[in-house]
Amino acid sequence: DRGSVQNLPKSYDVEYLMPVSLGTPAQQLNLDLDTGSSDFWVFSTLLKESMINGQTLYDPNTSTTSDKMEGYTWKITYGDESYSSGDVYIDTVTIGDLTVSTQAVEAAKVVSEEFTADSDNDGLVGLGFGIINTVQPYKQKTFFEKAMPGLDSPVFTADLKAGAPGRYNFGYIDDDAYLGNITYVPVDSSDGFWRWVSPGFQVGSTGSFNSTRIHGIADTGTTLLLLPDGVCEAFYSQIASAEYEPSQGGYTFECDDSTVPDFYFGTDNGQMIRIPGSYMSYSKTDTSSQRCFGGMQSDSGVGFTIWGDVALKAAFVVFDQGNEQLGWAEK
Ligand SMILES: O=C(Cc1ccccc1)Nn1cnc2ccccc21
Repeated sequence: DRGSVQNLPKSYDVEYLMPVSLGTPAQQLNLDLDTGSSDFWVFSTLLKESMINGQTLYDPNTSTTSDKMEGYTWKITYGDESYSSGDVYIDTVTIGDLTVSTQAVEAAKVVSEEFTADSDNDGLVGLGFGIINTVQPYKQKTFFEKAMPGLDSPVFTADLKAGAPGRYNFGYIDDDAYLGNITYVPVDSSDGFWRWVSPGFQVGSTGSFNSTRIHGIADTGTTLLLLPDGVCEAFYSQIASAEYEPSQGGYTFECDDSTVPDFYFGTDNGQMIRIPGSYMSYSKTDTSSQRCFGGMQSDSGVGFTIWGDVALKAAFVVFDQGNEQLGWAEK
């Protein structure tokens, strides 16, 4: 079996949403595929009106295939302090023609203001590893873990693009979606993330390669690229107008600064992925100014590096759960 679904970036590529069908008859919601968490949760009719702001709601009561998991609950808090919680139903879920008939669908009763404010986002499909699923009394499998046994290959791939529709594929690798070879690196899933080690980085096409092991996670649910302080300093030192602005919460530079270099990160045996300098102008710091918030920021608040969308959209990425490895290719 296999599946394929288009993903659409929101403005500034802050997140990528994909259509998902839940229940019978099908209820279509736009969800955020998130490899940095492992709960499948949706805005639902269980929510208080004050927490809803245009989102499409999953209504378990109108689905003829939903079953409430009595006594089961969930509550999740993300690294940025946003949170949600609720009850659990079993129902059929289809993503890109791939159907899981008994998916644990976590129906939200409470969501934090960040989620309420994001009117396009109807919930998350967590595709980290199931050991960090928050459902009590017994944790539940991710959509991919439920689908995996029936797939042609135990992989899903992420092809995120800058300001354009991309694609998530399940169960196969589309050889027309990337250039050259895919380089695989081992994954340590013990803390539930797609954690891997990069051998180093390079600033600019003429810069030297800095051999330094960077431990981090591949996270489609994080917008930016969060790297160690030393790496950020090496990068921003090459941009004439760059400065660290505590009032803005990070590095900023003049949006039209022509000295923004490309950034390369190593994967394995000499392969590097090139992130174009243009991906590093994340967003205007405020309407009047001509300064942009950098797409690369420090990971010092997190404790490990996060290869978020700014990095992932420069590559074709294979999340190989069957072999616990990540594949990286240029595109
Ligand atoms: O939370 C984070 C990034 C983060 C920020 C600060 C410290 C540690 C980690 N990403 N993320 C991954 N999935 C998410 C889902 C919702 C909100 C943020 C999400």
